[in-house]
Amino acid sequence: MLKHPMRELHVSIPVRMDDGSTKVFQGFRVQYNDAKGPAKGGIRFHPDETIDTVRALAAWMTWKCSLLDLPLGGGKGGVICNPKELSMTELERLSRGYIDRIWQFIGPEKDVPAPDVYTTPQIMAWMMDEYSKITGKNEFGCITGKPLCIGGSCGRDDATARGGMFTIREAAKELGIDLSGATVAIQGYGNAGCHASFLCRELFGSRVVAISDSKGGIYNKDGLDLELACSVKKETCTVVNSPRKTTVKITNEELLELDVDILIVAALENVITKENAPRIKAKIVAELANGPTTPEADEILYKKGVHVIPDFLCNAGGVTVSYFEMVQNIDRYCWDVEEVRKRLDARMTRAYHSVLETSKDYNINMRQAAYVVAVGRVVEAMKIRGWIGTD
Ligand SMILES: NC(=O)C1=CN([C@@H]2O[C@H](COP(=O)(O)OP(=O)(O)OC[C@H]3O[C@@H](n4cnc5c(N)ncnc54)[C@H](O)[C@@H]3O)[C@@H](O)[C@H]2O)C=CC1
Ligand SMILES: O=C(O)CCC(=O)C(=O)O
Repeated sequence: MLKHPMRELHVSIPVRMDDGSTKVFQGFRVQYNDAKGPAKGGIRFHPDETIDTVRALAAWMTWKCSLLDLPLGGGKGGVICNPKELSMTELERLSRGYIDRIWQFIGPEKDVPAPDVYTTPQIMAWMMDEYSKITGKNEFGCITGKPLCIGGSCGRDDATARGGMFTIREAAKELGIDLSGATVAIQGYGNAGCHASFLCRELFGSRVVAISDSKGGIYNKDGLDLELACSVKKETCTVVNSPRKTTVKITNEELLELDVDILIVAALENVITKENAPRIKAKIVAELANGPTTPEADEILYKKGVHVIPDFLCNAGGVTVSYFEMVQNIDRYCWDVEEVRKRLDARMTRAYHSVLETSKDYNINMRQAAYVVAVGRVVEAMKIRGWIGTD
């Protein structure tokens, strides 16, 4: 049952382009397992999207929701496209077209999508609107990560990064690392990575010395001017164009191997491999991205004594606040941001310690321990529902 997705849908989405032509995009939605509740997970718009990636991401969502003890299963969606090459009107038609193809398959009680790589609150708004038009009623709860004015939750914007910060804080306590003045390198400067850079400074007083995006990275050993990097990224779509007076250019590969206390990986899969793992110098690797470390690299990091906070623990803040958004949508009530952050902290801290204790009890690494906790709960739900035998 756990080796394969429970259900998957492949769709073709015809989109009228601005020049009058029609282009057909391929999309997917995978519901990996919903024994513990409606499937939950983001939608990616990426030129290299594949069904295999979406399947893997849907499986990780299953373990993530279970590890955080959310009453949800795991799913994920994707569309093969390059949103950077689409106009806003084409992007809107594609977003609505995707929902036109999958709407029977999703819904507040079945499967609730959210943003992921290259999808935004605006895209969630179009998708929610399309679903509501088709079903004939305002269905705010059919999607999370929406803008605040249409049922989004306070604190969802930085939830993935903030949740990761709570796990870094607990890891630093465990390892006896003083985070004030600690050095940080961050790969990926989108929703997860950009918020993480500011939060490292704000919550811990740490020094972010390197950041990167798909075009490359920048480095300053004394700490980067984050406001400047952020505005350069907004204006030119990459941090690489930051003024050379205060920064040097580095590659994404070089960033991973910097001599820093904390390495935050917040871009895509398979970036820490058996080739570069022996050269990773960070004491803590915080996986805000999904699947950034290959299994071989994981083993190498464990043997080197690097404390890896595994993806489906470290980046679970996003789905946790998405769950809070679903709860608020059901009640038609809006919690303030302090309430959201307090509840997020409590859940992330509890999950971190359940993984840490399991890793000590069984003498296994943090990722294996996270699987022990998460898979166990899914199996328990499947047994109790009678999907599988109880022996
Ligand atoms: N947004 C969310 O709520 C959550 C996101 N994640 C994961 O976090 C990671 C990043 O997602 P978001 O920040 O939401 O996406 P995003 O679309 O906001 O940003 C992605 C960033 O990664 C950079 N990037 C893309 N390819 C790269 C490469 N080859 N090397 C270096 N940088 C590259 C992009 O330039 C961009 O800065 C993904 O693995 C995603 O699945 C995980 C949990 C929740
Ligand atoms: O907010 C959500 O529901 C899911 C976010 C997501 O796709 C992820 O955690 O990887």
